Amino acid sequence: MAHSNNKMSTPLSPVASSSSRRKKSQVLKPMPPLRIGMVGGGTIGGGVYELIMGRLKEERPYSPRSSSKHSKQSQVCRKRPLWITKVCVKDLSKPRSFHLDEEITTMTTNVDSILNDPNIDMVVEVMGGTGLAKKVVEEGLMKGKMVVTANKALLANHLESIQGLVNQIQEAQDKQLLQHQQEQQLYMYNMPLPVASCFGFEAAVCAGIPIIHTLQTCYAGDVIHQIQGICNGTTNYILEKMKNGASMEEALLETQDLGYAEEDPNEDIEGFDVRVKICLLAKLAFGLTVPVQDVPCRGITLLERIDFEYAKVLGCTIKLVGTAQRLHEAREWDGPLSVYVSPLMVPKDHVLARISSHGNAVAITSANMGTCSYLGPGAGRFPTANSVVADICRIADGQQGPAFPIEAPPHLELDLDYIAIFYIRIPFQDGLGIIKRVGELSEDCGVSIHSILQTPIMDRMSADFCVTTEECKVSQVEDLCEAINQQVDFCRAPCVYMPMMREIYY
Ligand SMILES: NC(=O)c1ccc[n+]([C@@H]2O[C@H](COP(=O)([O-])OP(=O)(O)OC[C@H]3O[C@@H](n4cnc5c(N)ncnc54)[C@H](O)[C@@H]3O)[C@@H](O)[C@H]2O)c1
Ligand SMILES: N[C@@H](CCO)C(=O)O
Repeated sequence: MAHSNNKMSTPLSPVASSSSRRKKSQVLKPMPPLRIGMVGGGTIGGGVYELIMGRLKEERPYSPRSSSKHSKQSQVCRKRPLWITKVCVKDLSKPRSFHLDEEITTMTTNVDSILNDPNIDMVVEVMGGTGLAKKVVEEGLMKGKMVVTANKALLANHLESIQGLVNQIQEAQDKQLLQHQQEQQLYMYNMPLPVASCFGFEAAVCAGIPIIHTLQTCYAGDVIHQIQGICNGTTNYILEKMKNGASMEEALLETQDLGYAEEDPNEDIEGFDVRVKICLLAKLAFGLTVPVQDVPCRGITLLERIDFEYAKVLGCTIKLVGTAQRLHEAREWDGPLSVYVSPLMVPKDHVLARISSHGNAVAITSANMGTCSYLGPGAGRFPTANSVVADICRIADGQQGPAFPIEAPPHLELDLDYIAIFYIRIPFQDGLGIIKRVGELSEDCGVSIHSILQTPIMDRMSADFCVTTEECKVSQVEDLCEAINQQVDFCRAPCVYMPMMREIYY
């Protein structure tokens, strides 16, 4: 059928608008494939490989790849075919969970064969760790390649140097474009148009939830006050199981079988994984680089079944949450920036309380929008790979905005002695005057008690009561717990404390 008779063609289609005027030899050639070198061929690397090189063909009968005469050109990306031409792994003999297209892809154990290959346009780092991965990302950028990474630990721990590099490249590109525009006299004003970024890290936080892109683009005209996120699927899964009576050890084993947990599960249960993620979110929301090691971090290891019982009495459930907020003592949202990770008592009708299994969620409170929540799968092969592939496509299409779009206001300070209302559980052996003594120590520490709860004592040697406090600083609660542990004879184990979410702020 002649193109001019094709009623489906739009005026904008290059075929319809120009083919009739163009001689056969002038027909536009398809864009050459974007060549990708991927470092890491494990859970996520395998997923990325399948989405780009195979899964479309297998699962979608209408895939352009299967019907195209360019049978090797995956059309995951709108403008350019994507080819993964090299995959670097540690052990070549290890069986892979993806089907290798040997006509296009070679396997290697040498990252330099990717970094030094002039035919490779983009490096995708999905190996993890902060050693070799740092070299891969930084050298990739320095060698002028586009870079996509899923590596939260690398980013949070080396944010300054990676941001410096990305900014440097961006400035050089801006300069080049400005020069071009001036030479071509394209614009009256010397304002360079922003060049698309060459760097993406969507998968680094909350896996499948597009939270990085959202923060990079959608709050441009807004002011963010607070971010609270369930950013770790493993602990969310464990807490749900513990609430229903399972032990932490049993639940952790399940998450390991499901492939959600980190290689060292302490990263999950001690809250360290959430810590790097909330630092990245804080960077995008408030512009400040937060030193990861300084951020107060409490995991879920001290929690016991009784905490879930008291949570129920309080109309709450317990979630491990990363918080970054600019809450002022006067309850204004213009205070210093506080960042912390802790189990949190969340009212059971709050959106974060409803996140089940290995799900993740991020609630962002801002001046224009109130609170918006973003929910989705926070771990797993295809959700994470989807975010990696989204970065690849945005960068390949020239649509990736600046990686770190905002700078911190000049006087923004970091205050890690955060304020909240708190739940404190005091494990005790029964005796006279315990509550009175705890009351006196609270007064000494300047902590005002809001409520006292005690379920009927079943075992006099092993009981617990809890208090909730008025708003105070975490250092005051730490002092109080320390004083109780040291000075109250009946205290049988360290006190357990956690902040409580206060809906009044919303
Ligand atoms: N698994 C998830 O759900 C998830 C979610 C979000 C982000 N991430 C991030 O994605 C990245 C990859 O995670 P994964 O679960 O695929 O890990 P994985 O352990 O399954 O895979 C790692 C891969 O890297 C390769 N590798 C490791 N060291 C290497 C070396 N020195 N030289 C060459 N290759 C090497 C391994 O051979 C393996 O193929 C990590 O940064 C992780 O934090 C994972
Ligand atoms: N261990 C992490 C993987 C995703 O970063 C989690 O459970 O969320």
